[in-house]
Amino acid sequence: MHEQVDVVVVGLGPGGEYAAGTLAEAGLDVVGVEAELVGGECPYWGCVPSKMMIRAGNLLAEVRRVPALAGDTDVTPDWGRVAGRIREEATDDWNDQVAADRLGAKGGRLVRGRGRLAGPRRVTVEGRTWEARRGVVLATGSRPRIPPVPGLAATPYWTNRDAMATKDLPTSMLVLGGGAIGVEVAQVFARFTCRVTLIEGQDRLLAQEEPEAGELAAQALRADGVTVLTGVRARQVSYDGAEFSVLVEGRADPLRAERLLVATGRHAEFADLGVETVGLDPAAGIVPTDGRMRAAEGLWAVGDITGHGAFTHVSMYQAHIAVRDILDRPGLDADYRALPRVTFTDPEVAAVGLTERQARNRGLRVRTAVVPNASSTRGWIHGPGGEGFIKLVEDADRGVLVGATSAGPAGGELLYGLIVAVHAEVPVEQLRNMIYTYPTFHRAVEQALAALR
Ligand SMILES: Cc1cc2nc3c(=O)[nH]c(=O)nc-3n(C[C@H](O)[C@H](O)[C@H](O)COP(=O)(O)OP(=O)(O)OC[C@H]3O[C@@H](n4cnc5c(N)ncnc54)[C@H](O)[C@@H]3O)c2cc1C
Ligand SMILES: NC(=O)c1ccc[n+]([C@@H]2O[C@H](COP(=O)([O-])OP(=O)(O)OC[C@H]3O[C@@H](n4cnc5c(N)ncnc54)[C@H](O)[C@@H]3O)[C@@H](O)[C@H]2O)c1
Repeated sequence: MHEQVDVVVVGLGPGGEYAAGTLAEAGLDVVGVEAELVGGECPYWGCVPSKMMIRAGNLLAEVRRVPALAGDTDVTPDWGRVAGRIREEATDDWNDQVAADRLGAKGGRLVRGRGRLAGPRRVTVEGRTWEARRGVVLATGSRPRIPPVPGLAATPYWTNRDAMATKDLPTSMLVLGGGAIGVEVAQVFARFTCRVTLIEGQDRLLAQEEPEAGELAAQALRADGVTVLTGVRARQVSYDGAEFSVLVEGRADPLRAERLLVATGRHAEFADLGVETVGLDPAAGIVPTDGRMRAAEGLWAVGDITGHGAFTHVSMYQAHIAVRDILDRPGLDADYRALPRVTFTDPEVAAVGLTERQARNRGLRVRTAVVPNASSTRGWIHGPGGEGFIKLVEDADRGVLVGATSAGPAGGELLYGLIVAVHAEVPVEQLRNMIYTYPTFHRAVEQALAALR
């Protein structure tokens, strides 16, 4: 006999946990299936512990700026405080009881194990089968993509999970990949005195963002003592029990370090998810969805698995839309034109919408402007640590911004106004006629609007 419920949610990361809890609160009979920890990657091995590290690293960097502006300091970095806070305040030592209880309190039922689709509206977990009257929400997230570099698989390389959980800061570390994870972790570890070398295959860091953003991130990392190698790919990896050796293109001598962090992207895992049983292609790499997050009859998908950006805010946004659709409530379709993202380096690199290149590739008549933070009074006053810029991308025919980058000490917070501008298609003429508070970092936006060419 199969057990009947209203909804089965497979995977309880940020999107799945939100969907399961909200649907249960709405009175539906909900089963949430989770193979590891309720909450997923973000609270235990992703956003939250990494941002705790970054907060600590930024404090050290600010203290190191004191002599230039305010006096003398004497600080001894202690990784133990960071590791302790991650254990006690962030992850509860990687125990999800609080999150499990939270789902229970909302009326949802937690089933621990690996879920598999077994046809429309049907999920099996280790021999038990549930029939979902309304349907299934697939929210199984992503895992690290490990590149096929010869020798790598046989070594005890680190992924984000090891880096987030380490109690001991290595004395030296190689980082493979200069995307969000690579640059954030490289900077923090370097600020805690680890000797870091970062190896990026493309010709710049944060390659999906504006070239100016990659350049700024590289300058910031180098200022923190990180050796940044771009346009370089690893050819061979080995480990001798104490040290990793990585042979890279264009260098005869291998790079050596105590640890190797692999941060070369993430991908969804389809090996045993049963998506073919509902007519989806497991080789597609993502689950395609419509504007209401529907993927097939009686199936919704949310989060990293949909390929719309591996961010917690995307997963929760999509989960909100899927929940509304499941509950038959009206609302707008998913809209990714103003997709925001922030890489939490210091300076923060924040962006929304299209880059200049993406806008040009779409055939738009583009006007752009780049204004350094230091050209605003606040940026100049800030001094050390105030590096950054505002870049705007305008669709000149429509007179609206289609993309923007805000890089600087509060780049992620400053992005908010630019998200509104791109999302609501506020005419550039209107933006030029707003009053910009003096002296704030966001006054550089006013200058950039005036400089659009
Ligand atoms: C180091 C790091 C830092 C990050 N920092 C940020 C940040 O600052 N801001 C941001 O927005 N994003 C950040 N991210 C990305 C963010 O963590 C992810 O985008 C987000 O967690 C994805 O949510 P999700 O709902 O798709 O699922 P996930 O969080 O990936 O969770 C999926 C869950 O499904 C479970 N699961 C998988 N398969 C099955 C199955 N068959 N049956 C049952 N359960 C299953 C998994 O165990 C997991 O718990 C970061 C990621 C990393 C790695
Ligand atoms: N602040 C945030 O929001 C945040 C922080 C961390 C992670 N994330 C999310 O997690 C995802 C995964 O992060 P990530 O940094 O692993 O991936 P990423 O896709 O952002 O970057 C991976 C980088 O590795 C490089 N690379 C790939 N193979 C390589 C090789 N063999 N040698 C050298 N370089 C190689 C790629 O060129 C790319 O620049 C991100 O895309 C992001 O969506 C978000």
